[in-house]
Amino acid sequence: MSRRQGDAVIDVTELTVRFDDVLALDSVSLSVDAGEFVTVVGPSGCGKTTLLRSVGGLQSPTAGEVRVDGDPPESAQAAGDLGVVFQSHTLFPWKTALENVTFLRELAGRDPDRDRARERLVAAGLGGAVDAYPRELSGGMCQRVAIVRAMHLGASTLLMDEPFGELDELTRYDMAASVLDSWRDSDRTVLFVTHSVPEAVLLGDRVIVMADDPGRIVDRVSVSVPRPREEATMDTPAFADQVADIRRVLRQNRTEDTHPDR
Ligand SMILES: Nc1ncnc2c1ncn2[C@@H]1O[C@H](COP(=O)(O)OP(=O)(O)OP(=O)(O)O)[C@@H](O)[C@H]1O
Repeated sequence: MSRRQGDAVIDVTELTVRFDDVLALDSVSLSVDAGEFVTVVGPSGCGKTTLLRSVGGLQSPTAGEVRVDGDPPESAQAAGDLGVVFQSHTLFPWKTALENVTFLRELAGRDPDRDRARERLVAAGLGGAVDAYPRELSGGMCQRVAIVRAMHLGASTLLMDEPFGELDELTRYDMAASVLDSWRDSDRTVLFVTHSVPEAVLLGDRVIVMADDPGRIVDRVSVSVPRPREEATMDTPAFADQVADIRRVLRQNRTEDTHPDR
């Protein structure tokens, strides 16, 4: 399907998801345009993963509706138009790193393009791990393979849930830069969940700010920091101001700490 910049690709309308007595999402509406990079921040348990899983067709709504390219998300998923990276990597244990990266393309009926897959792994610092199995790799390396796999799939929409959670700080920045490069070179739409406000501002065109109990959107911030953004961008006053503004919104909406484990 051909898209134009500005067309809504992800449309979430009054989405409510309830798990027994937990209102994980309370009437959440969100529209993401073609080519947009939207980041989602919020406290633990505010429904970020539930939102992403709903957009990925992995969680049924209690009420409301999700559309991807105008269709239920399951259609986009089946057509290989949705790439998904979760907090834990979900690699196939019986396949090597390279085979993991090419396999989703094969499943989607596309040329596996092993040469390009190998290049991507090398660029992600995994040149020595191309033929290794997940059990031979660290958690962070597996996570990087999963990110490379999602980018190699070539899906027009990418859903990423804390994809850098297991990475050390420098690798985290390197992977963020490579996701940004790959996004800039394509017309890909990205919905990206993170706990890190600086990461949300570094990556996003817009930052969706959520609060918990019940899970809901409390602010939508257009990021005014110009692109291209790189490591040094994080040292600029404009960047610091935007991060501070979002942290203020998070603090204002923080629920009273009634849970001893929080
Ligand atoms: N399958 C489930 N069954 C019951 N409760 C669930 C289920 N999935 C999520 N929840 C609850 O729904 C709420 C939102 O969870 P969710 O994982 O979406 O939050 P989150 O913002 O992604 O959290 P985190 O940042 O810690 O990953 C939480 O209270 C969680 O305990």
